[in-house]
Amino acid sequence: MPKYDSRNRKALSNFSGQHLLINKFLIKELVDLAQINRSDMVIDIGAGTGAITFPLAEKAGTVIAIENDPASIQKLRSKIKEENNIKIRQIDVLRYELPRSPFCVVANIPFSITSPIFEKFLGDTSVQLQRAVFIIEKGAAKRFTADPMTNPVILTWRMWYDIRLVRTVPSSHFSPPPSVDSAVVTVIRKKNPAVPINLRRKFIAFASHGLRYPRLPFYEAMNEVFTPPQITKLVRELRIDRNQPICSLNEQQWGMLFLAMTRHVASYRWPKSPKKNKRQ
Ligand SMILES: C[S@@+](CC[C@H](N)C(=O)[O-])C[C@H]1O[C@@H](n2cnc3c(N)ncnc32)[C@H](O)[C@@H]1O
Repeated sequence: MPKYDSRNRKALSNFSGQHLLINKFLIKELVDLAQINRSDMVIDIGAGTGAITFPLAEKAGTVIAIENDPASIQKLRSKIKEENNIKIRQIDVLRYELPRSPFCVVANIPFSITSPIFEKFLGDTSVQLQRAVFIIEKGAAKRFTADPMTNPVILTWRMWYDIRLVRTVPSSHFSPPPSVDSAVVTVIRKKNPAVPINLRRKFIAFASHGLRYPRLPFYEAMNEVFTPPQITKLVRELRIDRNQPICSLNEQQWGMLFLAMTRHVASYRWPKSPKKNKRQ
């Protein structure tokens, strides 16, 4: 996952990443995939001059268009008629305070801050994101949907959201064309996540410990948390091989493992939360 330095946020945010969408069929596809209707509040992250904002506004209850480039904001405002359901916010999306009520996202985001955007929208228990359709760099889309999953941050997003790579998008759909391939990714909040959302912080500590060496055999990766008899029982319940790499577990198995820890392991043995990594 690309590292993001919060101290350089201003510098990164000033990198415009303005690859505007010019394919109307793709824009319609994004709005259709998100299944937007009049009861939805939808955020367009990096609205640019409104390529997605306006088609969204035809379907949604409210559209919040977030953009930090003053010139784009000016163009966006000039296109808006008096009566409308579009709220424009001129702000760095990473500083924007998200709505307290449920909302969706449809956006062609600035690629340079993809991971910080995902962490902001998918990585916070208080955030009410229900579903989203993103255009992101194809490499990031592959990392976020990878199997086996070796990254505890991405695994934690996936515990509460289904992330799917729908398809790749050719550069010719943008102006100017980006130098990297892009992809459409859908994100849907899970109705029945394996772990309750209030345990998210404890889960990420557990996943970070478990995936410290992602290729470690299961029994070795977990031997500081569970006793040997508990590991034998877990291997049976999870229907896994004790020698299989810990990174090969799916989200359901991670959930079962984590809940087994909360029920059967004294809390002093639970992995501690990693110190906040300012460079995440
Ligand atoms: C890939 S363009 C997409 C523009 C438009 N949505 C489209 O599809 O044509 C990304 C947009 O995000 C804006 N942007 C870049 N960094 C931003 C940030 N930190 N906060 C808000 N907007 C940002 C850029 O100015 C640019 O307009």
